[in-house]
Amino acid sequence: MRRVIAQGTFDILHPGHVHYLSDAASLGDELHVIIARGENVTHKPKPILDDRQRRDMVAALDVVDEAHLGHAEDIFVPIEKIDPDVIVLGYDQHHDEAGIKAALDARGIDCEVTRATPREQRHDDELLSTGRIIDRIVERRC
Ligand SMILES: Cc1cc2nc3c(=O)[nH]c(=O)nc-3n(C[C@H](O)[C@H](O)[C@H](O)COP(=O)(O)O)c2cc1C
Ligand SMILES: Nc1ncnc2c1ncn2[C@@H]1O[C@H](COP(=O)(O)OP(=O)(O)OP(=O)(O)O)[C@@H](O)[C@H]1O
Repeated sequence: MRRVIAQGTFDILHPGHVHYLSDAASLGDELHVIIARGENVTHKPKPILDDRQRRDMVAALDVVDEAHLGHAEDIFVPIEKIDPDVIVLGYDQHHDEAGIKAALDARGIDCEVTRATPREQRHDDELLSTGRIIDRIVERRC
C-alpha cells in the first residue's frame, strides 16, 4: 500500500485542483490531502471558505481517500501520522523539494518528494485559479 500526500488551500474548487489531486493519486494507492489552516495562509489573501468546508469539499472528490485539516503550528505532525511514501507538491507551490526533503530527513521521516504537473486551459474562459474566480465574481456581481 503506497500512501501519497497532497496539500494546499483548496478555496473554491476548480479543475486545476482536480488535476493536481488526480495526478497525485496516480502515484500511489491511497491519497491523503492536508488542507492548510486559514490562519497559516499568509502568502496570499485569506481563504473565503472556512477550514472545515474546504476539507469537506476535498474529501468528497472520488480520487481522495482522506482529507485532513492541517496542524496549526507544525506541518510535520499530520505527515508523521499519515506516514506517506511520497509527498506531491503542486506544480506552482513555493515550497522547495530539496528543503522539504531535508526537513523530513531531519525528523526521521523516510519519504520521496515530487511535483505534480500543471493543467492547461482547455477552452477560452476556463478559470483554473481560485484568485481568478474571485476576480470574476467581483467584476460581474459587484
Ligand atoms: C508537506 C506539507 C505539509 C503541510 N502541512 C500543513 C499543515 O499541517 N497545516 C497547514 O496549515 N499548512 C500546511 N502546509 C502548508 C499549505 O498546505 C500550503 O503549502 C500553503 O498554504 C500553500 O498553499 P497553496 O498552494 O494552496 O497556495 C503544508 C505544506 C507542505 C508542503
Ligand atoms: N491549473 C492548475 N493545474 C495544476 N494544479 C493546480 C492548478 N491550480 C491549482 N493547482 C494546485 O492545487 C493546489 C492548491 O492550489 P490553491 O488552493 O493555491 O489554488 P489556486 O487556484 O492556485 O489559488 P490562487 O489562485 O488563490 O493562487 C496547489 O498545489 C496548486 O499547485
